[in-house]
Amino acid sequence: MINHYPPCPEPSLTLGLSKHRDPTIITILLQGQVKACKCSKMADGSASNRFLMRLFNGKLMGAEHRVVTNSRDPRTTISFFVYPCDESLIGPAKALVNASNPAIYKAFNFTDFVAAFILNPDQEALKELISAPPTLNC
Ligand SMILES: O=C(O)CCC(=O)C(=O)O
Ligand SMILES: [Fe+2]
Repeated sequence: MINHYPPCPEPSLTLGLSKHRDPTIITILLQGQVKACKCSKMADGSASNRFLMRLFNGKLMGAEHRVVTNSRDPRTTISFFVYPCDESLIGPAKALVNASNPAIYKAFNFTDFVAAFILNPDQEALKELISAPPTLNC
């Protein structure tokens, strides 16, 4: 994805991008000389947060970040988003699950994740994915 942020006359009133977590496994950001992508402390759960939380069985979450503007320099960035393939099973990594650290999330495939959390958030599907008891066989 390519983002372009023109200079902004009132940076205190406008964000380039509001705070979010990327729904990816990894994001590689090419941002040149104008650094404006700011990470904040971990906060509430969002869809993308839940995605990484599942992979890491609650031990790691995606960094929340936002993009600030400035009044002088235009900024263009390129984000490379790394996603799993559609049929990937998204659930706690086997290496992180054992008798004292049981899986705390149910596994589901990436297509279901995209449908429930991103494309067309369906409250029932969301509830099922979020609150289902762990059933992953590792
Ligand atoms: O443009 C940036 O600095 C960050 C972009 C970003 O966070 C995103 O595309 O998810
Ligand atoms: Fe982002």
